[in-house]
Amino acid sequence: MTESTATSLSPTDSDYNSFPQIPTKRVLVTGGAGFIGSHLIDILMQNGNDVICADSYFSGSKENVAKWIGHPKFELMRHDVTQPLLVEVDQIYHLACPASPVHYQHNAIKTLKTNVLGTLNVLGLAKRTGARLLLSSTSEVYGDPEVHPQVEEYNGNVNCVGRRSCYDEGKRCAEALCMDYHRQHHVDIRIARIFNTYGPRMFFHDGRVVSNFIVQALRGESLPIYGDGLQTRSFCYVEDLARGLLLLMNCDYIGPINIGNPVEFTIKELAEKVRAKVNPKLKIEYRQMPKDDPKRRQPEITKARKILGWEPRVHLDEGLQRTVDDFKSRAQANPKNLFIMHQTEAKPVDDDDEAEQQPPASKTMDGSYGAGEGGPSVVEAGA
Ligand SMILES: O=c1ccn([C@@H]2O[C@H](COP(=O)(O)OP(=O)(O)O[C@H]3OC[C@@H](O)[C@H](O)[C@H]3O)[C@@H](O)[C@H]2O)c(=O)[nH]1
Repeated sequence: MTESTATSLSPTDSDYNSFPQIPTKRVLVTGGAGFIGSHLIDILMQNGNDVICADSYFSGSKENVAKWIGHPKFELMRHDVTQPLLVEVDQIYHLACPASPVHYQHNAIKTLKTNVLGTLNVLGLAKRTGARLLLSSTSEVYGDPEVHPQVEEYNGNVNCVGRRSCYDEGKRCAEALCMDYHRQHHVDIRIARIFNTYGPRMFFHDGRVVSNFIVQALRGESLPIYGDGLQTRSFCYVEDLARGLLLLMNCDYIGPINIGNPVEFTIKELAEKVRAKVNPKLKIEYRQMPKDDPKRRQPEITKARKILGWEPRVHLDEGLQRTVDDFKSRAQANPKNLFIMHQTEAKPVDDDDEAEQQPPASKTMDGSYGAGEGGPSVVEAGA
């Protein structure tokens, strides 16, 4: 493909996400119909790239990319990355993998296959085509960290036989594969360690804390805090995150870079913020803490600042407001959305292939939203 200067194509294009200095490319996004993938595709399309979106729809949705269907520079394919993919591209964003603990533990073996076989497949593709590959890794490679904030040089504290290991060890293996393909076969790789991300388009049944709090609040029900709520996370608005991925892909640095918002909050503080935005009268409900839940998490982003010139721009208050507004408008458009069941803990499945195409909590029901089957029990109630 001839490289040309990026042109604006989107009805929603803005200076915020325009990258006129980056030449356009043929880009594959695995997991492109997912939460982060679809926001990244918006920026890639706004900047004039040819985009192939590959998704198995396990934790993605066609709706997320519907506005690009029919665009001459956009192609959508149902594809599971555990199978090889033959396309000709210049860049590959490898995002395919369920990211919510509820979803990735639902079929742990499938999650491992996605991270290991899926990454091998896209590395093979990158090797054959000479494409640059960006792996979406995670802050979970640091496990329950003993170093705070987390610097890229920290090797982590992961329970390799725990319920989270399908994801955190899977991503650690994916990082190792990328580095070895780089050292052995000179594949051009980038590694983004993505910290907690939130924003519009999160599923109602996503199961992560921001969406759980917002959905419960919109239902007028109490907000479920696991543990004492003093554990911390640092929440990055999804558009900031997607912009960081684009800058990382187009820089020269090879090796992991943390992409996340360095402002740390307790989960209790997050609950207070959601309550203040939706309904200050809501109660808070304390539930059992899931095993191996990291106690503190905050990215050290000096590398991202220096190498990419990147840092988040959207404060949690502003980002939460946009996210609440998005959930409200989707709930208004289809009130059933608020009654989509989610599970707070994954139910194990015996046969790893049996549930491959089934997201863990996609059926709608009337009324029994909340802990769901097998969810943590309530140990204390009251605001
Ligand atoms: O309803 C809830 C959900 C979650 N929580 C708590 O809120 C904190 C954050 O939980 P989430 O499920 O949102 O996300 P986690 O931080 O556990 O994992 C995330 O880490 C970073 C990313 O790579 C992934 O998106 C995801 O694995 C945890 O301490 C969790 O126990 C609640 O208190 N209530």
